[in-house]
Amino acid sequence: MTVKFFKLTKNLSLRFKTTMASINEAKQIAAYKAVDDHVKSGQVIGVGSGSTAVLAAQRLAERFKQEKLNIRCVPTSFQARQLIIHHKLPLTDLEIDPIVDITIDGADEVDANLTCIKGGGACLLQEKIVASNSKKLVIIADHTKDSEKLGEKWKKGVPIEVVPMAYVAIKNKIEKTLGGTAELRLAKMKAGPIVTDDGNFILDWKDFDPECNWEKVNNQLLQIPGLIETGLFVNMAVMAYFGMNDGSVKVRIPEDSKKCQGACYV
Ligand SMILES: O=C(CO)[C@H](O)[C@H](O)COP(=O)(O)O
Repeated sequence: MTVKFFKLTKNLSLRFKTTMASINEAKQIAAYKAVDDHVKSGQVIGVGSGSTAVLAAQRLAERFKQEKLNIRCVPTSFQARQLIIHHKLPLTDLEIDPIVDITIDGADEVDANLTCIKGGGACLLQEKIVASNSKKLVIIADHTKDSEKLGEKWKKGVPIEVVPMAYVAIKNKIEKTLGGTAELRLAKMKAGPIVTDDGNFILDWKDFDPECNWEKVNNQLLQIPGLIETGLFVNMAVMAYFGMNDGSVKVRIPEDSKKCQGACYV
């Protein structure tokens, strides 16, 4: 496994020497380092979704102002669009900029090959579209997301976006052919299911076989009519940045790095 550790040289690191970094601090050091390492003037940037991506957008905005960067930002969700607007970053989209230089996004779990589970925030469809049109996908996360095998750490299942009228049929098909259980994700402050940015439902597929071949499973799932997209990001991420407890950042590339072509379809 290729792993590198970086110590922060900023003020934050002084605090980390004496106290354990909180999860939020761990997210922040990973997000800041990824933005500092990868973002350059002249790029089109995919802005990820979730709480770690909020911190990356924050750092992106700082650098945009301080360095007068010439960048354009493609959102991966409603939330990401709001972040771009809030920070007064230049907003673009895939219609204007169909090739993204780099997308920096969070993940719910990342295995040894950088296969990721994404969609904990239900934004997986646009996240995958933007990532698949990016030259590079870089994942940012705290150390609790770093695992050998998917399902080891993330217990909420693989999010799967489905057309609402087909959710029972798809649930039954997944459970019959791949085992486990696929549960309709319910909203917290609304009666009934959560509805994604694109008007669909989410099934969270749990108790899957942790030894399965994720590429095969992903392709199998994508054959089901009405199943729009999965939260399985296979052979897409080129690098993952994990904020650690001691204030360092662990950078991983896929174990089988020959297989990873960065963005799959560009
Ligand atoms: O895939 C996502 C949203 O659909 C997020 O990137 C993922 O859920 C991680 O979120 P957080 O950074 O809040 O832990």
